[in-house]
This record gives sequence, C-alpha cells and structure tokens, in this order.
Amino acid sequence: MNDLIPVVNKLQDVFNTIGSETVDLPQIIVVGSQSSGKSSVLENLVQRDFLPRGSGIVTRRPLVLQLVNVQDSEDSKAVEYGEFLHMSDRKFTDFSEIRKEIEAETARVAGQNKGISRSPIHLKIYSPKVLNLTLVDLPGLTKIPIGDQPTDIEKQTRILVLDYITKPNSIILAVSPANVDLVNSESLKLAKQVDPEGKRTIGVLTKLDLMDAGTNALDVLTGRVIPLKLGFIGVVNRSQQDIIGNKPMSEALKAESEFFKRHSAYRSIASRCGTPFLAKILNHILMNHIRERLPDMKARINALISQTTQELLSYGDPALDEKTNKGALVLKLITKFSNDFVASIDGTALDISTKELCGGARIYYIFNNIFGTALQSISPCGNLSVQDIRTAIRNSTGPRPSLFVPEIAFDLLVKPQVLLLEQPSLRCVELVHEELTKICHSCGNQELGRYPRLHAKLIEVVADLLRERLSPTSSYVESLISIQRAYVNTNHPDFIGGAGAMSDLVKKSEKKRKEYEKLNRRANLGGNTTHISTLSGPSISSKDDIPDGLPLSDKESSGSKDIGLQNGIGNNSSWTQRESFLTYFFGSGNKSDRTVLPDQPLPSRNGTSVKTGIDMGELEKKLDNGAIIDDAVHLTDHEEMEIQLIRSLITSYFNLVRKTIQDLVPKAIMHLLVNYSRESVQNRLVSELYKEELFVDLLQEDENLASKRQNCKTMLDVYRKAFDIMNEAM
Ligand SMILES: Nc1nc2c(ncn2[C@@H]2O[C@H](COP(=O)(O)OP(=O)(O)OP(=O)(O)O)[C@@H](O)[C@H]2O)c(=O)[nH]1
Repeated sequence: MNDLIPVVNKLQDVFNTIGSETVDLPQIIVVGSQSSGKSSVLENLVQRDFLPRGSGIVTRRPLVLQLVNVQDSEDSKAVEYGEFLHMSDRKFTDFSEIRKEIEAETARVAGQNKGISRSPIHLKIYSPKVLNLTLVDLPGLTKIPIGDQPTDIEKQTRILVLDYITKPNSIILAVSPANVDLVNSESLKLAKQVDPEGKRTIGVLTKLDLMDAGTNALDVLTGRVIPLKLGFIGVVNRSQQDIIGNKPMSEALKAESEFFKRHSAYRSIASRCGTPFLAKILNHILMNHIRERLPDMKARINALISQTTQELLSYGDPALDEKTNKGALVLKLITKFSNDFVASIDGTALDISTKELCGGARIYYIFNNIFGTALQSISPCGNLSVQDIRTAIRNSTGPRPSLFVPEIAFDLLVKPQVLLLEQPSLRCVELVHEELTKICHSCGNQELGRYPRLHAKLIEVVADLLRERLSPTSSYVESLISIQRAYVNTNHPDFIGGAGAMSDLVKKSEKKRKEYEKLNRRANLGGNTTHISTLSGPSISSKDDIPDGLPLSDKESSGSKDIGLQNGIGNNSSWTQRESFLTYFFGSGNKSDRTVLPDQPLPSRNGTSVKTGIDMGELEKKLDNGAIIDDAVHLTDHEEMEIQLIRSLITSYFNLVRKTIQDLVPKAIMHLLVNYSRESVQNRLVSELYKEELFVDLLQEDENLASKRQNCKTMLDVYRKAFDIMNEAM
C-alpha cells in the first residue's frame, strides 16, 4: 500500500505557500483539557522532548506537526531534525532548540503569557523513529483565566478548537486523563458536538498509572462505556517526576510497555495499548482516511482550478493588450462610455436600477416633481403686506391721494414677484447638471475597472463638457425670467384684467351682502335683538360702501376671464365713478393712453431704492419707523378695495407667467444642456482623448488589479500542483 501521508504533507506544503485553508486536508487534531497529557502524547509519538512545558496554558498557538519517517541508509544513520516553515533554511538537530523556537514564536504572535492566537506554527520532524503522521496540537481547553489572560479565554479556545474539528476531513484525537471521570472529559464533550456518531473520533486515555488503586479503565478501553468507531487507546506517559529527572524516552517507552503487560486488568489487551500502538493505529487511520477523501479532494481542487481560471480571465491579459492596437482599445472604451452615457439619459441602459430613479427618469422627475412643486409653492402675493401695496399705490399716485388705482403700482409690484421664479428655475438647471454628472460617474464601470486613469479622464472630460453647458443654460433661464419682467402684458388673453378683477370683487361682496341680510332677517325673526348690521357686510351702492370685512386674500381672482364692465356692473347707476376708474386703469380699448413704465425700483423717501415685494423686511422696518406712512393701521374703504384689486391682478398675472416658466425652463434645459451634451459627448471624448501620445498613460493598469491577477495566478499554480500530487497518488 502506498503511503498516502506524504501526499497530504506535500499538499500541506503546497497550500502553506499561500497560507490558505481553501482545501480541508485530512489531519489529526489533538484536543484535550489543560494538563490532560496532550504534549506528553505527542512527545511520545516523536520519541523526543521538544514541546514547551510549564504551568498555565503552554500551547497558545496551533502547532501543525508533520512527522516524516526517514530510514537509515546502508552507510549512514538517518539524521533526526526539525524544520519550521517560518525559518525553512534552518535545520534543528538539537530538539531543545525546537522547544525554544516554539516558545519564541508563540510569544512573538500571541504575546507573553497572554491570550491565544489562531495563527498556526508549522513544524516538520524528520526521524527514523516516527511513522508518517500529520497532527495538530491545539491550546488546552481551560475554564479559568490565569495571569493577564483575557477573561474570555475559555470561549476563544473553544472556538479555535471547534474550527479545526468541525472540518469533516479532520480526525479528532480526544485526550482524556484516566484519573478524572470521563463524563467530565471536555475533549469528548466537544468531539460529540461535531461528530455525534463517533465516526472520526479516536479516544486516548492518559495517566492510567495514576488511577486509584483497585480501579481500572478496561471498560472504557474495550469500548463498553463510550462507543467510538475508532476506539480508545490507553497510554502511560512520563510523570512530572520523570520529566524533572530527565527520564529518557526509550526508558519511558519500556516502562509503559511493562505497565500494560504486568497490569492484571490490561494484560489481555496489552498489544492494543501504549504509544507505539497508538502511532501505528493513527498512521493507519490517517492513511485510510486520506484514501477515502482523496477523490472528493480532487474534485474540489478541480472546481477551484476552473473558478480561479475564470477569475483570472476576468482580470484580462496584459500580454494580449500589448499585442492589440492601443488606439483601437481606447476608441472602443470611449465609445462604450459615451454609449452608456446616452443610454442612461434615454433610459435604455441594460443595468437600469429598479430600486431608485436614475438617469433620464430622474431628470423628468426633477422637471415634473421637484421644479413643479417648487414653483407651485410660491404664493403670488404671499410676501406682499397691505402696507407694501398701499405704499406702492401712494408712491405711484404722488402727493394727492388719487381716486383710482394707478397702473404704475401694479406694474411695480408684479415685476419683483416674477423674480421669485428665478431661483427655483436656476436650481432646476443645477439639479439636472448634478444628475448628468452622476450619470457619467456610473458609465463604463465594468470595462473601465482595469484602466482607472482612462476612466478618470473620461469622467473629467464629460464633467468639463457639462460644466461648460451649465453657464449658457443658466444664463438662458435667467433671461427667460428677465424677458417676463421686461414687459407686463396686461393684454394677455389669460390675464383677468381690471374689469374681471373688479367684477369678481363685486360678485363676492354681493354674495356676502346677501348672506348678511339673510342672517339679519333670521335674527330679527327669531326675536334676537342684536343688530347684526354691526357685523354687516357692505353694499356697493356708493364708493363708501366698499366692503369693510372683505378678506384680503390673493387666491380669489385666478382663472376668471375679463368680463366686460357693462356686462357685470354697468346697469348700476352708482357705478359711474368706478367705471371711470376702470377706464382709467385698464383703458377702454385705447391702449395708447396707457403709461409706459420703466422697470424701476420703488423710490423711498431717503433716496435709496427699495425693491418692492422682495426686501419686505427693509420696507417694514421703514414703516415701523414711520418713514413711509404714519397712518399704517387705518385703511379707507377705497384703499382696501384698491389693495384687493391689486392682489387679484398680481395673482392672475403671476399665475400665467409661472405657467410659461414651468413650460419653458425644462425645454431650455433639455435643449441647451441635456441634448447638447448627449449629442456631443462622443465627439468631445474622441477629440480630447484619442491621442497617440496619451495611449500608454491612459491604458495604465490598476495596480490593485495587477496584484489581484498575480494572486490569482499563484493560487492557480498551487491548485495545479496539488492536483498533480493527487494524480500521482491515485
Ligand atoms: N503519571 C503520569 N503523568 C502524566 C501522564 N501524562 C501526562 N502526565 C503529566 O501531566 C502533566 C501534564 O501533561 P502535559 O503533557 O503537559 O499536558 P498538556 O495537556 O499538554 O498540558 P497543556 O499543554 O498545558 O494543556 C505533566 O506533568 C505530565 O508529566 C501519564 O500518563 N502519567
């Protein structure tokens, strides 16, 4: 039978080069509670003292121990020596040096008398006295932290041990001292957790010589207490006294053999007890185990080879890039990037997210929802107080209070209101610009991962292009607002006009008057003596009857059409004055009578300009100081009516301008920013980046990726070697 243990050792060596545990190799894991005798068992197997000793936890890092059998040749005796993976150039022929090195290496990684470390120490021992075996010695299971050990040392050890013994390819060597009740054996408890059927656990009973006189472990050793398929083996190691007295290994072995032969209970099973039998059985078990697992391992390595090959392919082949035309590659990547950009805007990109709006859809969302809502949230006269309007009226009429609402006041007040549309419009441009920038960041991610420089350049060029378009688009949008403010078109078919506003006002006050009358009548009928006329609404039979309590809302006039003066209120003889006022204000069809007004700010008394409707805080401050008007609180009916009218007119006019802006701004942005960049992106990228002198720099590979590729190559190499080793063995 071919010895398969060297095969696993070779595999272990191969995998050690990458420090990877990707393949679960068959190995024997030594588990036991502290001072159960694990180290003694291992030393007996090696027939050498080489493990650190002391109180507390001595084994604080896993020790992967490969025992390699070397035979004496005809003319020379085989040399016994040890070799560490971490210093493979040194052969340790002095085994006490091996112990020192284990101690130093443990302290180096796990600290002095501190906790434990998961990182294993690899030691190979070549000797004619050993059978081929691979064993892993683990920290002893402990309950109580000692010294400055971490408080969770028990948990840490348990996790580490479980990690090793859970792997289905590991064989558990559960060491238990015979002088402690087996029910309390920590190693057997843990082994049962991961191997409940006891298929891959072998029990080792130490300290049989220390059992109470008259008791023995025959029942355990013959499998009558705990049924483990691989059985229990009893050993007698050197006692502490033997160790102190430097009892040679050979003597200890002899003494062990004598013990079993002479012991009345064990005599019958003496050939199946002791360290040499343990070594033989372990070698046998391990070899069978390897033979059993090899086909699976081969399949696993095969799968790893294909996976890694696939991964390697995904990193591309730099040698291939050398051969292909660099220019063609740059052009291909540019085209892919710009196609991605266009596809994202058009909403035809393949990897469209279903979780959030992106690209084009997001631009439409900005137009329809964000911009739309921002515009709608502006109240046409929300920032205009009664005082503002009255001040505007008074300043426009000159020193003598006029009977009529002057057109100049409406004009002065409405223009700053239109300016309120500018800020959300410009913000809309910015938002779309941001969105386009985001789009360009997400383009070509897959292909360009390899070429970070080219990727960054592509983004930079598109970002420049977008930035260039930002200013003309914003200017255009600004001018759209300026255009609206340049001329207040009171002739616009959608504008309510003076007559319309007046008619609305009349209708509303008429309605209110009727309600008051009704209430009054009811009150009188019900014998209520309260005179409701104190609350009474107005009649509009004379100028003084303009409603007192009329709400000064700005929402009332929108949507109404200009109703001719005659149709609405012309029959009322008392309307002569109002008729003349309306004729004055909005003309009787002869527009040439109307004053043409410059877009001037409202002059204040101290000579500084006050922008109506915008810097209301300032205006109000002046008001408070009595700088503009002193009778701020009392409004005449006439003034109140004028204010109401002006509000209606502003609201109607503002609404129609807002509608226009809401329509024109998105169109302008699409034309000047989105479509422009969409159409020019490819050309711009080619003209900026398709330059022969740039190719080498642009196609510089990502360093990270280069190292990933290198890693991948190493792994693939290891897997192939492992595969070859297994092929030879099978
Ligand atoms: N008499 C006798 N003493 C033993 C036997 N096995 C181990 N000992 C003693 O028990 C003590 C602990 O043994 P170790 O081999 O160091 O135990 P360990 O499980 O490796 O201990 P840690 O590494 O600290 O967890 C030592 O003093 C050994 O000499 C045995 O079979 N008989």
